[in-house]
Amino acid sequence: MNRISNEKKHLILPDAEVIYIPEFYSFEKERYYFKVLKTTVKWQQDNIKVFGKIHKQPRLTALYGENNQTYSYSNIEMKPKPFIKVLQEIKNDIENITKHDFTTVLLNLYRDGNDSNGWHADNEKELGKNPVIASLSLGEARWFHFKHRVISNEKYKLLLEPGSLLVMKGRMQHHWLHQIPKTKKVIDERINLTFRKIEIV
Ligand SMILES: O=C(O)CCC(=O)C(=O)O
Ligand SMILES: [Fe+2]
Repeated sequence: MNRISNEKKHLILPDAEVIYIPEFYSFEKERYYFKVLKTTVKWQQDNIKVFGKIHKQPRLTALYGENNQTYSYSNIEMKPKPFIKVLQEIKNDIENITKHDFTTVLLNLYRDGNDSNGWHADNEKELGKNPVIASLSLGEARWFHFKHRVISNEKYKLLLEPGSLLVMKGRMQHHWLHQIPKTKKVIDERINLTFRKIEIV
């Protein structure tokens, strides 16, 4: 597992802002958090409905939050578990660097290249108007694709490296879609944490 770049990227895009910090966590911290989260998080695999058919979601997930507010997406309603120490620690580090507060973290475990996250926007109403979403990557590097909903030549790929932090802000969730595509390469597991602010409705 190599660190591929140490280049911070700040993309000012039409209707969005994306910040990528490759070495948010050192190699040692990244390895430590990966191991702790892999074993202590209560991973679950939900069913999702795609074009009327029930499928297993192609990854494992978990939701932890500071309030009881449920979070619904793709016909799944998730009820948060109370924050655990390790997640609180990571949340504090991310709040310090982004200068934003988060209430909730959605975790994804991509077991191999067959696990994925299809095109979507994090535009659920619980997230408020222009949500700031901070996304930490641990384990295997995976490609993150994002494309504008209407401007067809506005499409980008970023390799999300272990220990990196990606921040999505501005009007991004209204105007852009993102995905983690499958890959045929034989790859290791990846854990992703997306910190969000879920308002009590
Ligand atoms: O795994 C990732 O980097 C993206 C996760 C994501 O988009 C989501 O959980 O909404
Ligand atoms: Fe997302």
